[in-house]
Amino acid sequence: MDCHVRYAGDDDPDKCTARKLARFDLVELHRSDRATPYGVVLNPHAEQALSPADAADTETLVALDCSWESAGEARFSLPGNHRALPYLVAANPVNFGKPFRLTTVEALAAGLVILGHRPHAERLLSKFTWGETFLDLNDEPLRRYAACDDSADVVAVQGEYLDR
Ligand SMILES: C[S@@+](CC[C@H](N)C(=O)[O-])C[C@H]1O[C@@H](n2cnc3c(N)ncnc32)[C@H](O)[C@@H]1O
Repeated sequence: MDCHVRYAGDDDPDKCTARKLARFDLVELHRSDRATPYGVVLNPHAEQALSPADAADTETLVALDCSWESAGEARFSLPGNHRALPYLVAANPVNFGKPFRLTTVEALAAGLVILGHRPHAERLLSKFTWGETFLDLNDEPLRRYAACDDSADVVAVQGEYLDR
């Protein structure tokens, strides 16, 4: 699966996980919506949850790297199939333990696992000291989401974690 990032460039460049991935040729950065390939766009505001069914439609996974302060709904103007990630918790030092607030690398890795590409997710996360922790913290939900048929199934599984 190809991983792409629409790079807004408004976040601290030293902490930016997308820039680090790009340095290792693990993602391609794009500086405009037009230049960003069409695919599944990871968007926390999307109505539909990502599920394994999305793997049938695309080989392209896209994240938007911008600061959380500017990550409002209007910012996600990229063309593509927009999907929200289900309940998962962050392992990055800035938002450790917070649900849904994932860095770009965590979001791409979660997307890859759900779409059936776990080894690819592990390659991305291996560049971060806390990368393995992300998979450990979310081991059970990630395995359950990856075994779902469709978005409705994913939402049902997510409900069990939200109710806890
Ligand atoms: C807001 S940026 C923050 C990036 C941060 N500056 C970094 O260095 O990684 C994180 C991006 O990851 C994706 N993302 C994060 N959490 C998500 C979620 N719960 N659902 C869908 N996508 C998510 C989105 O593309 C989002 O724009």
